[in-house]
Amino acid sequence: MDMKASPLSLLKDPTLLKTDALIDGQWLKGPSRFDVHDPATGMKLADVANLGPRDAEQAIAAANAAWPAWRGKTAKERSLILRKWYDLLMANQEDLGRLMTAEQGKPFAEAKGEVAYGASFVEWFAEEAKRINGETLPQFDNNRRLLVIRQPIGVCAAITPWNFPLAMITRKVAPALAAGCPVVIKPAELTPLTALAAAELAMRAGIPPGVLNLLPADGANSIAIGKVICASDTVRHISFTGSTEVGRILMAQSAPTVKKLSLELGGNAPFIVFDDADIDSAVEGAIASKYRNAGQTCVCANRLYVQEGVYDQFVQKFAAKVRTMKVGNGFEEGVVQGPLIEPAAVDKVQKHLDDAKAKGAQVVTGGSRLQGQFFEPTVLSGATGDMLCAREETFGPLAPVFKFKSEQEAIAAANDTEFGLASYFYSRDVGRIFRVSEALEYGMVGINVGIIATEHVPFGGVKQSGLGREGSHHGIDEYVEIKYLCVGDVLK
Ligand SMILES: NC(=O)C1=CN([C@@H]2O[C@H](COP(=O)(O)OP(=O)(O)OC[C@H]3O[C@@H](n4cnc5c(N)ncnc54)[C@H](OP(=O)(O)O)[C@@H]3O)[C@@H](O)[C@H]2O)C=CC1
Ligand SMILES: O=C(O)CCCC(=O)O
Repeated sequence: MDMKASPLSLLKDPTLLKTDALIDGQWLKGPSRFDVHDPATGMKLADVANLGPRDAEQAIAAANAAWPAWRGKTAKERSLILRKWYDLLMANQEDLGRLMTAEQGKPFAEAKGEVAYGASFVEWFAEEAKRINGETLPQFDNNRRLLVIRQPIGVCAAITPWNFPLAMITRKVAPALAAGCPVVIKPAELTPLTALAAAELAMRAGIPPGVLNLLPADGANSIAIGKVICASDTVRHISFTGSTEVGRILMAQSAPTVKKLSLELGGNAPFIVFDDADIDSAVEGAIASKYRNAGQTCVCANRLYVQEGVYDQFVQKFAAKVRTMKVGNGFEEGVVQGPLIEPAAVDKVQKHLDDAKAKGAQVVTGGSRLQGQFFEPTVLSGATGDMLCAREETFGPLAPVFKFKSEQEAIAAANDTEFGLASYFYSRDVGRIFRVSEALEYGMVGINVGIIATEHVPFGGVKQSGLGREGSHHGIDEYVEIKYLCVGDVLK
């Protein structure tokens, strides 16, 4: 591919390059525009509608107006429309992947993988739409019948990050639509193009006007739109994926309207390798977990704890593999790590690296900022608990390796954080596998694996990593209200 031409010139279906906002089935230019850039080259890709608080109010009203007809459809009717959306997402996997690599930077193969992953939530919840079952309960006297029904919560908002431009949208929107709720989506400023193309495919699939609205916005307008969404009595639920800091703001802003919130926030994932682990398998898992999306996922291993008996062997084998990783433009053949999303992200990796070096860590491989927004995949040995990388999510390709002696010490270090999203450990001792799994204060534990997410598992965290679960049959619970019916027998 010619790296000087826009990567979007190769779209098979150029009409998937949507740059306007979607409200009530209409594509709108918006009061102003903002630019979207390719993080690999800095090239401007498009200018996109920049919506503000008034547009948010309009979108919420449109969603509310569309709600009765959408919830009035049978589960099967909603399911069939979602299934068609899934088919269209998959039929356009390559174009969606191209848009994603262009605006987000992840390697093209990884981006196409995210399209399949994102689409799988639509497929899954198309099926789950038909299983929003109620209950009958034992009566407490013979003149009453007791029932429980589950009804759509109402207008939902989805506020999503740049690191998974499609999957974080479908993981929220598909269960909402399946349950019978309309949605207002506010995608990340840095990655609106994949979201807009997915919305176009939703329209082609037959999702009615007003049921799915999408409001691209720049940073300042995102804050203003967030305020409107939180203050609205019409919006009954917000699902947010992003930083813990913004999650706290949304929670505080939603207190006056007592809104239901699903929050998928920051992580600080420990990755523990015990002496009895299969080291080659642990190395594979660490590479997959640490360097996926250039380290920019909330479930990426952030702290690697390796027991003293295998520490040197692990560090040497891990660093040897990391040295072979090709960094570059995600469209280049063989590249497995693209650029970081923005200069501030590169600065954060550098800050964590400098801090660790100043406190005694050694660079085993990598350690350099490359041109533009690229950073070498880096491994540090001799990491200690007083370093920034032990406390904060680096969100980049830096792997600090800590040494530990005992199981208790590893568990205590792993749990010594306000976060509790994903955790990982490697061991072949069955007793230890159960003990450590139960002791880790995390919503998810990967045991002898480095990748854990798929559409039919409950994804989510404990402590300050968030509230609620996405995916799986639990995912739909966020979008329904439980109603108890107590039916008296008037005839006696
Ligand atoms: N848990 C996770 O998966 C993620 C964690 N992060 C962490 O957060 C750090 C910062 O990343 P960043 O992208 O800035 O994450 P943010 O939490 O700032 O952004 C996530 C989403 O929230 C929007 N947003 C930001 N502020 C508000 C607000 N006050 N009201 C409503 N919406 C708002 C953003 O819009 P806009 O894009 O327009 O600012 C974006 O759509 C990362 O370095 C990483 O550590 C980031 C992304 C995902
Ligand atoms: O990083 C995130 O925002 C969560 C998505 C990661 C995944 O689904 O594996």
